[in-house]
Amino acid sequence: MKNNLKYTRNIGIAAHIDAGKTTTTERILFYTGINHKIGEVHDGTATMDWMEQEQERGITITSAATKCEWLYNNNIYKINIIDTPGHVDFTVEVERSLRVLDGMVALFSAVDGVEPQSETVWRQADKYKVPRIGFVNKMDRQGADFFNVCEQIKSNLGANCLILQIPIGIEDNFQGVVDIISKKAIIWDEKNYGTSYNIRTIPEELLELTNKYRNILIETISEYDYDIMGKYFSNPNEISENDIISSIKKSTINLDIVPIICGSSFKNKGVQVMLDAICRYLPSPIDIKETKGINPKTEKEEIRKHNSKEPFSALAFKIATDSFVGRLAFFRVYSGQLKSGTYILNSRSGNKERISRIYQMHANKQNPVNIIEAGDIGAAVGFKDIKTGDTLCDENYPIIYENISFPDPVIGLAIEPKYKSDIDKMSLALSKLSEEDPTFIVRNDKYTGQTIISGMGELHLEIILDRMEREFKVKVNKGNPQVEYKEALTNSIEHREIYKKQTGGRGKYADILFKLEPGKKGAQGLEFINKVKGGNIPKEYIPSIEKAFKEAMKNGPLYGYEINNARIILIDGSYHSVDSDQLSFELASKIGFKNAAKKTNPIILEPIMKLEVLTPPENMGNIVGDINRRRGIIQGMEENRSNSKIIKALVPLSELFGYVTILRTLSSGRATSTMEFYKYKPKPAPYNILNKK
Ligand SMILES: Nc1nc2c(ncn2[C@@H]2O[C@H](COP(=O)(O)OP(=O)(O)OP(=O)(O)O)[C@@H](O)[C@H]2O)c(=O)[nH]1
Repeated sequence: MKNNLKYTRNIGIAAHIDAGKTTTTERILFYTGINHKIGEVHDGTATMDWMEQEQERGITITSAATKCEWLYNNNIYKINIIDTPGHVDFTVEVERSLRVLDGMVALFSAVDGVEPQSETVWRQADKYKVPRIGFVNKMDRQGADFFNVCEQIKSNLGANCLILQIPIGIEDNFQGVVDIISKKAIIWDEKNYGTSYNIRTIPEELLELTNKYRNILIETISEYDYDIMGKYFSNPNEISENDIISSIKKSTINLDIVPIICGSSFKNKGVQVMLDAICRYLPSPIDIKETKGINPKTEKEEIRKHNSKEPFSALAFKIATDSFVGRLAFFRVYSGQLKSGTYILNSRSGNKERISRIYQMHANKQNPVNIIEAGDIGAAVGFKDIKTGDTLCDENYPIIYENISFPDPVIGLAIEPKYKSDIDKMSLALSKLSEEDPTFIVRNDKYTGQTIISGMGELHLEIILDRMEREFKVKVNKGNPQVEYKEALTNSIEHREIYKKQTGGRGKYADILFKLEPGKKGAQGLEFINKVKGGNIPKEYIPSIEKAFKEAMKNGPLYGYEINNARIILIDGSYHSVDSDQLSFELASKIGFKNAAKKTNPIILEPIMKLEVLTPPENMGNIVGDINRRRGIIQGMEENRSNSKIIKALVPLSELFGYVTILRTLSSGRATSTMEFYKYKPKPAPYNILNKK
């Protein structure tokens, strides 16, 4: 399979929950001939929502990858699509996908506009510099308003929107769009699932509006394109359709503008034009020419050009357990090619791994292929040790790409198997599930000895327990949800730890002097600085010392919660030529850390959530009062177009368990809420004494 990378697109579809991502993806699969019939979310027949839980709940939980082909401008484009979940509890799926994608379609509901999670995915796309186009969906629904959503995208997301279409008709009467560039009307046939559409002249009543927006369009793109600007001032008629299209593509890739189109996926209108827009405006892997990484041997920056002739390099962005093929690692190839049966290097572990089989993915089905090349997304089996975020590469040309950063889990649950005999089955299930999902963590509580599972929210953990029962056949008893606190150091301390043990023969000896202090503001984990001089601690023991400190940080001095950040300067030490070994230094570091941390005036940090409540005005007083009682801080109150109030607040997670039910009572079922993790903050007195020890 030879790739023409110019005609490849790796894109994601992301949005707030229920904006219509899965519905849109199903249309894409239908129009591109992958599926011969349309699967619907509400019937539980959507191809991309293949998990049982997804079909039952009508939501996307895991991101699914698929590939399709689209004929645009006489060329066949190969489009790899990742459909991602909208619910905040599964935000990890969006994060890892955006890390490897070249472009994104941001979907908005024409009725609800910019919603909290649309904002979150937008910021994630900003972080990874992913060019995007906007698709305003649900134009057929009552209350749909395309231009209002465009305004919100501008004001709430700060995007430079470039409106490319004008809707023809609205709500029940939505028929199609005016294409502002070609100045033609596109009207979809109601029959045959909208497979055909007609190109017509612009309806008389939309001519003026079309001209207005065409002028805005040319003015906007000329700001970023001197050729267009030159023509705009000398002879605007000279600006061709192709000039406009290639100028929009350039500015989209440079993140200067975001082209916006609209449609109704459910009513089969607009999706083909969206596919055209993906081919037209979103980048191919070679439009973004190269990726930077670090050579682990030289520790110098290197680049890999995005073509098949360069040494192989790829990033594993998702690990999944498949009941038929076993552990499946999804990866994006940045350079070179990978043949099945060959060896690659995992630059994190330093291990060579044989790739036994490679697949192209279509939801949960795998199509075996022999080779996969630069620019492509695939999955492979055969890995012995692989983690999300690992770089895979040619062993002669090692490279490490930037890892994917994941948020810390904020909510925990104590569990135990219902039947004692299921202990082994439970730990196997937990280890497989946590391997798949970097935001799902399993630990043992220091005081109670219980197994605590933690994740991003109540729904996240509920789905995990459901999967344990269905896929791994383990039933568990669970406790109440609990907050995953963190601990923080507030003072610095210099500490000497001497670890000495004298048994009959060879003893143990290690002596370390270090300074322990709080990490820099906003930092995560350990910053370790080695200032030991003259070999007072042999060089080969230093990595073990650092590793032991990192390990010790998982167990804070107050209640055994993880310490959020710390800085350790290893100042000095001594060793004994016979008794000292790696283990002695590891133990000295662990014990030393524990003893020192106690003296740094540690405090408890608690997760604070961003809460957004949408309520009829008459319930607002009650809801705000209740938020205040929950130690919440109101950030703002707005009104939306249907006169509902939007209350934004920051509230500690510990005060929000079961909030959906409370809100239902406060508003007689009329208010809705969304929440997502904001940040960890010190837990104030008197709440900072936990009933644990
Ligand atoms: N009227 C109308 N309904 C739509 C449209 N697109 C999607 N829907 C409906 O909106 C609901 C949500 O659609 P989904 O496709 O599941 O939304 P999603 O964004 O994938 O949702 P999550 O995966 O859970 O984040 C379903 O009932 C769809 O049938 C549309 O264009 N018009």
